[in-house]
Amino acid sequence: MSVVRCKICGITRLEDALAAVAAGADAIGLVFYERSPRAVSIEQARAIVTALPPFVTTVGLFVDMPRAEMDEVLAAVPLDLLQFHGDESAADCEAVGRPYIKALRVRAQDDVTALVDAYPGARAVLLDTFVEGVPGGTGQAFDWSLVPVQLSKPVILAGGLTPENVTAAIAQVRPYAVDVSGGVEAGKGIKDAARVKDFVRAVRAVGDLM
Ligand SMILES: O=C(O)c1ccccc1N[C@@H]1O[C@H](COP(=O)(O)O)[C@@H](O)[C@H]1O
Repeated sequence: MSVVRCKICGITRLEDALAAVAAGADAIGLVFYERSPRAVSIEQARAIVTALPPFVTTVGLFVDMPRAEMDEVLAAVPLDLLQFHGDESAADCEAVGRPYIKALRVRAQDDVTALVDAYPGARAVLLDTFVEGVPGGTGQAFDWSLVPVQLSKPVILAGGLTPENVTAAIAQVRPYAVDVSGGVEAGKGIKDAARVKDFVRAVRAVGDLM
C-alpha cells in the first residue's frame, strides 16, 4: 500500500480550510498572487493558518513576487512551505531560505527531466498544465504520459484534476501527491465541501490499490 498525499489549493475561507482538513487533506494552499480570483490578503491568510489544527501543511503560492513583498507575507503568516508558480530560477527560490516546491508547466516539447533537475534544492516539483500567459489554476489537465517514470524529485501532480479523473491520473503517473483547486470549487475561490470530500476519498482509495 502506498499513500498518495493530497493538497487542496486556492483556499480563501476558514470554513473551506476546515472542511478540507476534516475530509483528510494533508495540505492546504493559499494564493498570494493578486491577479488570481483566489488571491488572499495577508490578514485573510493569517486568520486561516493560525486557526488550523497541527499536522496540516500550509503552503503559500507565489508567482514572481518581488522579494520585499514576499518578506511581508512571510513575516505575518506562519507558512510551512512555499510554492513558486512563476518563472523563478532555482537561485531565486533558494534565496528566500524556506522549504519550497517548484511548479513546472509541462509542454510536449519539454525535457521534463532537465526541468526538474534545474531545482536541486526543491522538496518536490509540482507538474501543471501549460497555458500561454496563464501561470496556473487553469482547470485544464495535461497529457500525463509526458511525465517520466523516474524523476529526481517527488512529483505533485496538478492541473485540471477532479474527483472524477484523479483515480486515472494517479494510476498513470503514480505521483507522491496530487493538488487540486478548480476541480473542487463551487465558484472561484469557494470550495464545494462535497467535492472536496469526494476528491480526498478517491485519492485515499487509489492509494490503497498501489
Ligand atoms: O489558482 C490560481 O488562481 C493560480 C494562479 C496562479 C498560479 C497558480 C494557481 N493555481 C494552482 O494551479 C494548480 C492547478 O490548478 P487547477 O486544479 O487546475 O485549478 C494548482 O496548484 C493551483 O493551486
